[in-house]
Amino acid sequence: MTVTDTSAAQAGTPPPPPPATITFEGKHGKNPLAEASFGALCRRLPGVLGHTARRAWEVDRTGAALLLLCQLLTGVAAAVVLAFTARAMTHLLSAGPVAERLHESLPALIVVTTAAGAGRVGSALSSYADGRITPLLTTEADIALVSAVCRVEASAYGEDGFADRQEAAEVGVTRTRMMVQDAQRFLAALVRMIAAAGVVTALHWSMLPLLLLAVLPAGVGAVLSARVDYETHYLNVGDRNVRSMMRWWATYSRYGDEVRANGMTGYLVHWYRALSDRIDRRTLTAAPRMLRIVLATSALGGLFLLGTWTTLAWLATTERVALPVAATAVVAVQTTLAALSQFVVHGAAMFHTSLYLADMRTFLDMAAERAPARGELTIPERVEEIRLDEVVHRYPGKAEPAVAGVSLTLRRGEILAVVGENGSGKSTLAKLITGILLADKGRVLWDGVDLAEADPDAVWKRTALVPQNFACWPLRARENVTLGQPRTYDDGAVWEAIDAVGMREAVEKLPRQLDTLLAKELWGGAELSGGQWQRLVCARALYRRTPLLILDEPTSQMDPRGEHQIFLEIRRIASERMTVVVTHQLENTRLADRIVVMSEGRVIEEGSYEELMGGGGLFAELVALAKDR
Ligand SMILES: Nc1ncnc2c1ncn2[C@@H]1O[C@H](COP(=O)(O)OP(=O)(O)OP(=O)(O)O)[C@@H](O)[C@H]1O
Repeated sequence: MTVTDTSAAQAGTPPPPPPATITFEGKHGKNPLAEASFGALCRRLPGVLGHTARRAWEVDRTGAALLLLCQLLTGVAAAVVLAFTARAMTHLLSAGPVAERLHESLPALIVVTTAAGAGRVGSALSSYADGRITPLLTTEADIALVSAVCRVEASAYGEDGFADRQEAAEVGVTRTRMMVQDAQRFLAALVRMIAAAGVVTALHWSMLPLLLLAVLPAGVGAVLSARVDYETHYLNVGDRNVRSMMRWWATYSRYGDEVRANGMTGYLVHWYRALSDRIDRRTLTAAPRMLRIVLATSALGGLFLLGTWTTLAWLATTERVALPVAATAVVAVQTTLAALSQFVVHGAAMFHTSLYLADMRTFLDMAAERAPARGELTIPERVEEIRLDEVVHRYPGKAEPAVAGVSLTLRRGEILAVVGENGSGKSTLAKLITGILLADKGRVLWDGVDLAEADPDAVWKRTALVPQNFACWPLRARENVTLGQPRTYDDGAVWEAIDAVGMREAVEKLPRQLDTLLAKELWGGAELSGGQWQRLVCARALYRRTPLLILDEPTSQMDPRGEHQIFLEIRRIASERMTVVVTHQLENTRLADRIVVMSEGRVIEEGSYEELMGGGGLFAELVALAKDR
């Protein structure tokens, strides 16, 4: 991947830089359609139809059966309408008095009316079935995507192209809404077309090939346009992904102060417009191409249609077909033409939708490949020891490992503090200890069980983590504490955790106490301060009562009282578990049994507070710097 920032370097104040251009060079940088032939693309349709039918059957059997039945009903109705129109025409255009001819054609006209009515009922019912199935299918697709992303190995987020493929899959989810409708219309047109084609062929054998020729260009045009549209979409995926991220950051109320007080609004809007313009420019270049396709294919289709009508006129004038048959042929040709046009238009629409759905399936497969496949080994309820053995981890695309060969042992009852300068690998080490990341080299053993072979759920069931960057979940206060842990029937344990972080008073003051929605953007919601949120995140970790407690900068936003309380609590409960505290507040490391000092991914010092202070190394230097303000 290359990122180019084309900021102008000129005298005076340079203009605001445009958004960086991101170009993928990996396998996701190539549009999969670019290499597929037209025939290969059309051959996708039966597969798409089958897939849609299976998915519809899975979510709503009655709806799916109804849909299928209605397609047959409308098809048969169309055939009956046509066949009996032909019959009525024969009577109407025959010789004899008008009243007699009308009388003779009446039964056929009644059948036509009844069949047309049945056809209407069929299409109303199929719209109803579509209305039943589509929301369920869309929800299923959406949930499949959300759960697939939640389950991938954390390392997948760092892979080039993963986020963009996810963005493409999101479009696939949206397009699922069209899937049943497209398939249903395509199928209905197919049935109608077969019925009409049968009738028109019965009138004269040459009619069908001529009609086919007349509508084929429209079909080719629709598929080619779909291809151009998808190509543009593919080119825009990366930019759209960045734009939606920026949109969220720029408009999320939590970051509103930063945006306003730092005068960022102007630039953000400029940036947003610049990126939107870039996306629009790409989209607009597709318009003339689309126009050329439509004009060329329409002209060709018109020519072939002219040929059809000329042939029909020739057949009638040379008396190769009788006049009533020729008149019926006019109706039949119109009906077949409409059915054929619908067939190609909906076929192309289905093909179009299938391109986006394929992206969704590709992403789901990609996510499934990245789901943890570590092993089945379980972890004992009571973990006595965690051992790291020459552990190395390098993030994708990075030249240097973030953790470069760390060995240490953590025992039950012990508090380990991890300190070091920014970027020295502390958070990465925490992720390796919990198995969020797996070691590239070396091993992390929980009571002898290698995390690379253990069931990750078993590991995370025994882990409580206060991450450096935590989410402020828009849930009730209670769920914000119990999230990820089964809750008890009463709120005793929740209050206990809230007390442990000194939040009782704040929670009691909330409009609905534990039932208060913690999102001021939502109606009836309330907001906590930064430090209060952090206390709540600590309460969540304490509520879990797990054998491993990891706190990564747990008190960075807290007042001294809150910080003091949290560390007292950590000390109080330490004998029951292993505790790891990553911190820059070096005075807090006094409570640790052992401190490890990291630098460039390695442990460079290890010992108690007093030992390290006496050692004159990096730790002592950092403590001195902290005091020298
Ligand atoms: N998700 C990631 N993808 C790629 N590189 C990463 C990722 N997370 C961290 N790094 C890199 O790994 C190195 C160690 O980062 P880490 O977050 O472990 O440091 P840290 O000691 O916790 O820093 P801080 O004190 O700033 O929190 C840094 O060079 C960082 O740029």
